[in-house]
Amino acid sequence: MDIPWVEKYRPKRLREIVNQRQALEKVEAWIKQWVHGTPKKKALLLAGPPGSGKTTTVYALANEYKFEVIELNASDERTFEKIRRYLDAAYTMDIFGRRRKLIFLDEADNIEPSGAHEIAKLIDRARNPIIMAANKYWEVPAEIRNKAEVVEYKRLTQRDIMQALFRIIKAEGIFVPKEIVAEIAKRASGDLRAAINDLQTVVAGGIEDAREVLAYRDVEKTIFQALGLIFGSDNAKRAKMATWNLDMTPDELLLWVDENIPYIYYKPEDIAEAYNAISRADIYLGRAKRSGNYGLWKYAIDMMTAGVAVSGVKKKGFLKFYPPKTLRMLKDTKEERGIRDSIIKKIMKQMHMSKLEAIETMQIFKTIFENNLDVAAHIAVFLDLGDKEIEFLAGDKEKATKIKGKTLSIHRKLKKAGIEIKVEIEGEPSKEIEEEEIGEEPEEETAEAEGEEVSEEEKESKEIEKEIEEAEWEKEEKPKKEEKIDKAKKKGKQATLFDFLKK
Ligand SMILES: Nc1ncnc2c1ncn2[C@@H]1O[C@H](COP(=O)(O)OP(=O)(O)OP(=O)(O)O)[C@@H](O)[C@H]1O
Repeated sequence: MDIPWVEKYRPKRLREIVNQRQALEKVEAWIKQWVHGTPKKKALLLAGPPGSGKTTTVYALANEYKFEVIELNASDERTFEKIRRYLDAAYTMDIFGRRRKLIFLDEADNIEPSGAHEIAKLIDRARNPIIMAANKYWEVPAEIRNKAEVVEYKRLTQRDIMQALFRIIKAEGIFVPKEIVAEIAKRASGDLRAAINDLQTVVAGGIEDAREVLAYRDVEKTIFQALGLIFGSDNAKRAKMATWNLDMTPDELLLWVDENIPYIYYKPEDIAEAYNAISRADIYLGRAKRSGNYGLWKYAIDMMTAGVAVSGVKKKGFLKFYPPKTLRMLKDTKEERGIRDSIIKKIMKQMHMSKLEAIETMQIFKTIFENNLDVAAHIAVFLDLGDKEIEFLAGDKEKATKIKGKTLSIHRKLKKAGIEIKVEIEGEPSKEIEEEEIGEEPEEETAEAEGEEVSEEEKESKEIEKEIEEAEWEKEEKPKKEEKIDKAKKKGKQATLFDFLKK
């Protein structure tokens, strides 16, 4: 497979980085202080828009000044442990002539208030350079922002992007018309990574179709347009465009394609071939889910789009498409999309995620809702999910009822601790939790919910157990939880899902 050009052409030297002169001067001055001693500010915070060269700077800097980069992600909960280990190990390693370590902490705008304090302590202790990067500088906790020297990265201009694209075009020895390069640069809105990816796609698909390719990128597609691209011709390239700007995960698209195959082909052997393509897509999706290697999605998408498009002779003219049966249980697609969108919005709001991240996270939540009702209930409370939303994620009425039962007992505990979780999304007021509802016993915790007979004695002993459990919680967990929430409030942030599940 071709190496992605964003990696192949990532500048190795600082002077190859386009239009960030002021930032680079600051960065170099700071690293020179490390080479000769310890600077006043032991950490740097590179702040600026995506694809403007922050990560590239860290690696080019390390290359030129002979550091080994230890890259950590701020949203990884084991990060502090790792930083601590590397900080302690750094000098011992030097003795053996190894490269000195430079710690790179990406996504510093995702650090939790509790983690910020840990990182601030580590910066104080650091004997090695620490560089952090963030898109949203103002969301980096003040405690660590104040300990770092802030270096601002500019949004790259269309000109800068064109210059970088032409460098790649030259190195590849290919021809791409100037107006197409200009169009790609314009659409990238300052993100060189996006522009390089678009250039590679356009070149791979053939320059003659470039305009069409670029136009498709922009328009948000409906599933019906996407199916039209897959089933409407036997052109693999067109079929692959089906997923661009389609607000749907590959597993959902697979369901739609699967449902419609029998209506599109004439011959049984062609139907079989199309099913063969999506069964392979399904294998890749399964592997991606199990291994967490979402790079495999690409192959799944190729199989369910191009693979299906080239399978046999299809009907011509107007094609009517049908929604998958599994989704039809939610009455109609409009309602189902509304539910899905509201879950995505809640994830985006509560977990500070982009839409794409939220869609991926929702997929993970679906698996949790199908398999672990306890964790599902915590997530449901954290996201302030309504009944329909819980049902959508659980994919099954019975499971949804059990999860709802469990959420009642969590709400009760939270209410006792004086915690209220509301997620308000645009145009939709948060679901209020009724007083009486909180007072009710959770259905799922009794065997009645399972359809079994329960004796009075069993009921009583369950109630006693619950009271003991609650008394223990009041004594031990509640003060800890309250302290956490207080701290979070002080930092002006809400508790995170991670904190919430840890409870
Ligand atoms: N100023 C630049 N000069 C040259 N190449 C750049 C520049 N900015 C970005 N690139 C290219 O774009 C790609 C992405 O850049 P990089 O990873 O440095 O972005 P970033 O600022 O760290 O973005 P993010 O915040 O999304 O991580 C790199 O592979 C590099 O080739």
